[in-house]
Amino acid sequence: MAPKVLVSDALSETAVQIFRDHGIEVDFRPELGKDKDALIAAIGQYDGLAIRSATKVTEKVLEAATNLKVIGRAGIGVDNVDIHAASKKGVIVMNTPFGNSITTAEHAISMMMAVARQIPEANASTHAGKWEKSRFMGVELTAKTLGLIGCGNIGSIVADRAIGLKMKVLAYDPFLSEERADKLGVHKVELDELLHRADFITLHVPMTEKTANILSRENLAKTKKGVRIVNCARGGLVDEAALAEMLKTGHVAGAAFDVFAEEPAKENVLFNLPNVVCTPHLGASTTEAQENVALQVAEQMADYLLTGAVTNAINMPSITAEEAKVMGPWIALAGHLGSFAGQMTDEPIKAINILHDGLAAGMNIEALNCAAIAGVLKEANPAINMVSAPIVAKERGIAMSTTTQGKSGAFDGYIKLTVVTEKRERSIAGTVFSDGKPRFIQIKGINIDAEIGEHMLYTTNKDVPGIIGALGATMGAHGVNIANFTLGRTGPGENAIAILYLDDPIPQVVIDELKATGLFQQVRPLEFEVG
Ligand SMILES: NC(=O)C1=CN([C@@H]2O[C@H](COP(=O)(O)OP(=O)(O)OC[C@H]3O[C@@H](n4cnc5c(N)ncnc54)[C@H](O)[C@@H]3O)[C@@H](O)[C@H]2O)C=CC1
Ligand SMILES: O=C(O)C(=O)COP(=O)(O)O
Repeated sequence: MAPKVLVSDALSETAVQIFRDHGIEVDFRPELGKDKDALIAAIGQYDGLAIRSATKVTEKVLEAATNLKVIGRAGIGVDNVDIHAASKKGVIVMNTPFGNSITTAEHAISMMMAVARQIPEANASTHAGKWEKSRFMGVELTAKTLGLIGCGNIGSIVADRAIGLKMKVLAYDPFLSEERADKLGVHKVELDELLHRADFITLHVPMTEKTANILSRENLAKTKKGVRIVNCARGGLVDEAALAEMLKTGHVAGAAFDVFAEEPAKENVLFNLPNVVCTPHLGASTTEAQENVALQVAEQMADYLLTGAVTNAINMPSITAEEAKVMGPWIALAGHLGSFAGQMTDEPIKAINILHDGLAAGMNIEALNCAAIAGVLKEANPAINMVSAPIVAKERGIAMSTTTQGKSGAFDGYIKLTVVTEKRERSIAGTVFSDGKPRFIQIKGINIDAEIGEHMLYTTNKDVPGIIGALGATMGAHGVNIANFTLGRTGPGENAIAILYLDDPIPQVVIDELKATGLFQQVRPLEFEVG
């Protein structure tokens, strides 16, 4: 069945066309972004959700999103998505990190110019026939100091344009290297220095726990008298009430805000103050940017839904379409190894250690690890997938370790998974043969060549005569057909394992009878999802 996508925000129609071109069913319902209850009522039938900033993807929405696999943000900020809740549910969240950055930087520059010359008020006054030439005295930008809070994609473009306007640019960004700052022609400073020196301050940080209220009342008080503040990043980065007071006292000479603590902003303390320029979150609203982000998000979501390729995901390592093709069987293998260990483990897991050898070590290890962990944890909760597994493992206090090594044995590469509990360590290794089929190659240190079947029975025993007879007789007595089997042992009379492949899940009575023979240390039915 074709995947279904809901567009619940005002994305360019290009997105709709791209989904359709990929054979994806799409409903374009931008009104749902503004109607939480209607969104909750509708979301259950969709595999994908494409949004901008109006749609709030809360835990409640995600609870109702029983089929959802991917949320695509046609834009940059994902603060309107509960990423933690999405991850826990196994829903990938992607954005388009560059598609609207030039447009947003241009908006910040426009806002800076508008506030420097009071253009909106002058415009309104002129339209009203007042011709108040002497009322609107502005300031020049040339030779003024611009302080950037955040110098990532958008901040750097703003810096470039501001340098073109002959401004001096300071940047406060703990993650900006000195080399990058030099290359951009900006001077990297601490926040206090920026606050003391800047004539204009623009914000270009994401909204996070750390950046929230970064221009607090206290920090605003450290600014230079006559400063002008531009916020085209996110509402909530600036204490709006404190700013309003400082505008009234004249300490702050002007402010230009595109974003507000509460949106849509129908009321705000900054509204109707002199020399405050406001736009309704228009930073990304140009034809070019909206085409870019719509096209990109639709391609990314379609790729994921149709091929498993992961691009620009916030909560999952990226997997290119090429990788998805090559790695498909390896991801399946990692999942099967995890699933084997998960089905064998009845006690709390303390650690999961994963070794990648040869070919596997050269792959996207993070993705393989996510698949392996998901396999382990799925036993306890089938809803866990590659996205949610690392979070769930962390929440459960499971320590993770990964080792990589060059080709060390007979196989071009293999993955070995070890699950550590209070009582024991359990290891299983597997590889993918040239036929593209994942196989288990070592269990409990015993070499084996076992394809992965849907219904399997795993037994361990001492290598003594009569084992195969006992298995065959018990199965036969209950009409259970053995499709195939494979054996392994450390040596004659030593530890041995048997894997039987069955057409159907094995009845409990057969397991009980096999256990009652006293011949086996372990008798475990194993079920695998084979594609
Ligand atoms: N008004 C609008 O329509 C739009 C607003 N935005 C907003 O702009 C924000 C920035 O976008 P990009 O530049 O593309 O993101 P980015 O990730 O490229 O840059 C953000 C920068 O902030 C820095 N940063 C992080 N924490 C910081 C902290 N505590 N103090 C100082 N710097 C810190 C990072 O190191 C990074 O360099 C987005 O997160 C979004 O919220 C983006 C597009 C449109
Ligand atoms: O990309 C971003 O972060 C934006 O804030 C743009 O928001 P929008 O898509 O215009 O609602």
